[in-house]
Amino acid sequence: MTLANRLSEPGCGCDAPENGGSLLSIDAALGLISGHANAVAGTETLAPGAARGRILALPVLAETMLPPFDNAAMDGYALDCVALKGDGPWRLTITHRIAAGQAAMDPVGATQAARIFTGAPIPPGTSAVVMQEEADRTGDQILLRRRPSAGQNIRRAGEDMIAGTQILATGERLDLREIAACAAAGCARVTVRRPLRVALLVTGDEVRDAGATLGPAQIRDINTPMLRAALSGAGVHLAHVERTADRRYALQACLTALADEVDLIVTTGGVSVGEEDHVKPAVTDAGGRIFFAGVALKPGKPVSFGRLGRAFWLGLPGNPFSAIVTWQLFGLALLRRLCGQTGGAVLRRHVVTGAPIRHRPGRCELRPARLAGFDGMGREVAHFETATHSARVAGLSQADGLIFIPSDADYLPEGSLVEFQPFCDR
Ligand SMILES: Nc1nc2c(c(=O)[nH]1)N[C@H]1C(S)=C(S)[C@@H](COP(=O)(O)OP(=O)(O)OC[C@H]3O[C@@H](n4cnc5c(N)ncnc54)[C@H](O)[C@@H]3O)O[C@H]1N2
Ligand code: MOO
Repeated sequence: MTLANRLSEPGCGCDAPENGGSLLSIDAALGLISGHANAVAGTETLAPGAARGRILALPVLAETMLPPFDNAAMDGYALDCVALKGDGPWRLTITHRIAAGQAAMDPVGATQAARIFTGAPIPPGTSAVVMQEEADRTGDQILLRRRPSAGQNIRRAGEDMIAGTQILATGERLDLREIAACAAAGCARVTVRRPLRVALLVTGDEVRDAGATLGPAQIRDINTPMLRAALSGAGVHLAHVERTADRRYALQACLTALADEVDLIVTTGGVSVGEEDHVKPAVTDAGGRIFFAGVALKPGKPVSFGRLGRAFWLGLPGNPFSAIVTWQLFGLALLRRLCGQTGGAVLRRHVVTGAPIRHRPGRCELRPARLAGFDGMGREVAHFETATHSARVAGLSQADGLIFIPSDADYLPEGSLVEFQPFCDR
């Protein structure tokens, strides 16, 4: 396989029809998510400072110019450099004093200078600001040895923002840089999407809470706290969390009740093919439609997506690492779509492998990887375990993200280019 060719292709290699049998490729599954899911209706207005993590439902326009007037970028002296005759040095008399917040209306004369401070308006009759370190002051006079250039140390009105121009677009997520831009634009309120209402259903007769005494054949519930964390924070209201038994009719009743309550139902477990896997039958029994059931990836093959009433449904596998991988790949993309965030998926980039990889062709494998600096050609190098284990989570905190081992690859030498998706919160 030629990795140079792989770079020019959009996906990770699992698009090849001969790979994965009847299973969908990762990118085809992402395509179905973006094809079906759109931003939920409903907005609210908030002060920008209270809207961190929220998604803009309307663009933000600059209400005024920024800066609103020409002002000094340094503490120093404002003067007219054009009026300086000959080669200097020049002696000027200080006739004004302007601090930030003070308006200066009197013009400054040709042989005069204004003492000025950073942020203060540039007085009429001046064309440059000389830093105080570059002027020798004696009493009310300054001596200049070097000719200043026109406009030096002046921040011009409107150089950052012009009134009426768009500063932020619909679909942008508000974080500190966007909130700073809103404040600079004079925007007192922003219109953002309402929080997404989400339900989390964790299936499994065997799972128990942390702290509970484990009976025979029982295990700790990893998926509830993990996905509670993934589904908390700005823009998402985790309206319902329930651990349900592996019973088809109980699940169906629960799904039916939630279908009109929330925008998104996330389930874990019970989504594979055994007769104890009741989630897909329960979704269809409840009148839901399944858009895909199974993707050619490892781990996370049984991941499924559909719609039930007005809610979307994302079925994650029960194995905790499979749930993490499928949440990172499909959950985040779905959440972004439903929240109206621009860009449906987390960006992938290319890295090089820090060791050879052996792989069984068939499914695209996602392996936790740690970024370990750059090679001699400036490419990021990823290190990883020798195999993927769908139930292991202990070492995950050491990983920065997931590398994509293409579905058709059987061997990749050290230094091969592969796709990498960083772990993301949202
Ligand atoms: N005959 C086949 N069997 C399986 C296939 C297959 O294609 N054919 N696929 C395998 C793959 S791949 C996966 S992944 C699993 C996923 O199955 P489910 O989504 O139905 O998950 P469960 O069977 O309910 O659980 C799998 C595993 O994870 C443990 N688990 C479940 N919930 C939790 C939790 N909240 N916290 C911690 N661990 C949890 C559970 O005990 C099982 O060990 O199916 C394969 N089988
Ligand atoms: O897809 Mo499963 O997650 O391979 O174990």
